[in-house]
Amino acid sequence: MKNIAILAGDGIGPEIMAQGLKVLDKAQELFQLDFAYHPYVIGGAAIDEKGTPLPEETLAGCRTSDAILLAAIGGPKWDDAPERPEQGLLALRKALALYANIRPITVSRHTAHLSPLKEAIVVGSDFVVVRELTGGIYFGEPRELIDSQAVDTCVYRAEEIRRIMRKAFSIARTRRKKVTSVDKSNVLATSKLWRRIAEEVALEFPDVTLEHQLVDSAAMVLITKPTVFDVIVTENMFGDILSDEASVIPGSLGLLPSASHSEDGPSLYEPIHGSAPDIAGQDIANPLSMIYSITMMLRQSFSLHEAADCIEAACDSVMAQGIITKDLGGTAATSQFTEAVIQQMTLKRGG
Ligand SMILES: NC(=O)C1=CN([C@@H]2O[C@H](COP(=O)(O)OP(=O)(O)OC[C@H]3O[C@@H](n4cnc5c(N)ncnc54)[C@H](O)[C@@H]3O)[C@@H](O)[C@H]2O)C=CC1
Ligand SMILES: CC(C)CC(=O)C(=O)O
Ligand SMILES: [Mg+2]
Repeated sequence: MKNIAILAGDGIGPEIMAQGLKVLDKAQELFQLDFAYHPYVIGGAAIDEKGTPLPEETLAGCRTSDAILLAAIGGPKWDDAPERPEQGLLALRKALALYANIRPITVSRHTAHLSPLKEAIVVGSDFVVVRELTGGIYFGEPRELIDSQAVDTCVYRAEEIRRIMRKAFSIARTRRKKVTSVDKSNVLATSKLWRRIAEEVALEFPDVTLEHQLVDSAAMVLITKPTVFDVIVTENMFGDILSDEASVIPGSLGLLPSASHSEDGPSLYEPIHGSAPDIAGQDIANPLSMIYSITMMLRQSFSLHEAADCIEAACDSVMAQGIITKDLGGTAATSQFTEAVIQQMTLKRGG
């Protein structure tokens, strides 16, 4: 039996987690899997229940799990709380050394029309953002706001850059063998180091092409010529921003999953988006970001490719039938969409 820590979080988090687990339940039945779910509080829900966004039991449960599923945290309710929900997520990533955040973005011929960008621009887009997740300005000290002055600190050590570069190059090796390293080396010292280490690591991967791009122009190319990218590797904050921007390519933040890996511990799988308080409680969120996070877990933590293929094929079929959620211009409720996916899974498995 494999143990999965379940962190539903806040806002639409519990809604999409519930739908994702229905799909995983179906996969368990169809493929005779043996996953046990262990729910824990995190973020705002944990502040309400335990007074802290990352309670000890949550961290301990995650440490001893085989994989972690997280939906989303945060919301306006905790805007003035002494500890913010976001700190719980950052602390979890740091505590588990989840330094490598993998955010795939793909657009097939069948779904290109859902993008707000021109179909000809997005069709065939297939790249991965490899985001450094435990360093940079989200973690540097000092970080303080005192009266009318504030400071944030961006720190990167060479070793932190080297390991994420190696991860990006290793992924590129399994794909089209091209790495685009995104930085701001015309201004930032951390980016100068970033570029130097990228060059050093490139020597270890002579079969992979490295190119550098400044983050401002990368932001433009991302939505004008997205098909030029294969693997984008970048630091924490640039990766955060660029990957949300990249959601415009397939058409919605609600489509994008991610995986976060450490060197040896359990991996964490979560949508790239937040808790979407503007649509929470209405059964209209797109559950695909969670469902695809689950298929990433099946593949990357458990090598259960057949089950993941079945789920993904079911999602494709449902969308091909025009069953889509509101964020993509459709009318399907979150729960209706999930039911349609589950039906398709049964059909595809011959049940
Ligand atoms: N990993 C996490 O848990 C993250 C948490 N946050 C937190 O989430 C809260 C809300 O942040 P926002 O800036 O509003 O970003 P957000 O990512 O929650 O939402 C941005 C927009 O995308 C839409 N959206 C997001 N997920 C969707 C889905 N599955 N289906 C349909 N539409 C979806 C939302 O309705 C909203 O219009 C904040 O407290 C923020 O700190 C933000 C980003 C990541
Ligand atoms: C707490 C934030 C850094 C979460 C976020 O925006 C993200 O990881 O994409
Ligand atoms: Mg983000």
